[in-house]
Amino acid sequence: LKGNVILGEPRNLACLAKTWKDGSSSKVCLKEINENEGVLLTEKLKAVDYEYREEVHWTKSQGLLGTGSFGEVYKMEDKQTGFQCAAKKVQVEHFRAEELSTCAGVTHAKVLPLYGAVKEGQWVTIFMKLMEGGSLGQLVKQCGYLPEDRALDYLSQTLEALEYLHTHNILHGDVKADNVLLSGDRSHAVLCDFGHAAQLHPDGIRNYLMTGDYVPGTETHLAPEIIMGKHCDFKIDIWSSCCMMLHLLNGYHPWIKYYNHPLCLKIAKELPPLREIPPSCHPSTVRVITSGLEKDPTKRASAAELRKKTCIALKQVGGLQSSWSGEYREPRCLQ
Ligand SMILES: N#Cc1cccc(-c2csc(Nc3cc(F)ccc3O)n2)c1
Repeated sequence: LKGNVILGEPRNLACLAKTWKDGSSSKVCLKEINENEGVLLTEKLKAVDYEYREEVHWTKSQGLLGTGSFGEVYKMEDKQTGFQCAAKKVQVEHFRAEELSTCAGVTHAKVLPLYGAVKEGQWVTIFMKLMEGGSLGQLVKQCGYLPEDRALDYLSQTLEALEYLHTHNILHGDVKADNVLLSGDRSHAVLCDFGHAAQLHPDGIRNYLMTGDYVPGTETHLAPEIIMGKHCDFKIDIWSSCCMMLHLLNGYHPWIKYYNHPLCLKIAKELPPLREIPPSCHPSTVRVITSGLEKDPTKRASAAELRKKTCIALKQVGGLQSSWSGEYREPRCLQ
């Protein structure tokens, strides 16, 4: 069975990925079961005779790194080059071409580099840079909650990524600590997982969200306008980034300490969860979260505006001071 895995360009991957979604809806014939096609974007991952198969040309090493949207993430090694990176395996029926078409051509210090993607039968494997520090979500679980300066620094780096993506008309759609990955020394953060992403056109996202192709992000981080079915745009990522900020500062997601499921009714009806901002926070940190949790998206800060406010707040709290002894802090109790 001949494969069709090539070393190529991001645009090759973007257009091939679009055929993976609809192609799969047809019945699974013999050809499909063993089909192997894809585009690798780096020489460090080497296809052999146009094939790149698990256990044959690459293998999962060690255990699970984490779980992304629609799939588990493993550390993998290319058998020929010995190069190691991260790989997310997604069943083709859960695969969204936007995961690749939105970020394939993106190169930015705060956005995780994509190394390629390959379809093998009913599985799509997406390869990306290995981040030794794991996810910010794992760090919060480990530490309980983060000191204010660290939380502000990670928010600022996330907003840098959003500023770039929004400028390129890309909406991430699931900004949360689990989708922010850290370098080995935890000083650098990058945004990953474009499984909920969308390429926005000037007429806004309304039709996109309403076409049913949209898969909502994490419920506790959903902006009110999504729930109300109102016009949506990049501002939904800003709301989510400040929900993430509350998660970093408290050690738990917003809303869940005060309400039962279904949360979305409360998020649409209630005031923004500003009471969940820890009382110990500096006034300028309060200003950052308040301007990101504006219910009216037209009044809500943009990524660029919020990043400026975040940098000011970080200076006001004295910059990055807290060390990485990583001592555990019990998640904050209710005020
Ligand atoms: N390296 C790494 C690492 C460690 C822990 C979690 C994650 C993680 C969380 S979401 C996530 N998404 C993702 C990972 C891929 F390898 C490829 C595409 C992806 O969308 N990865 C990555």
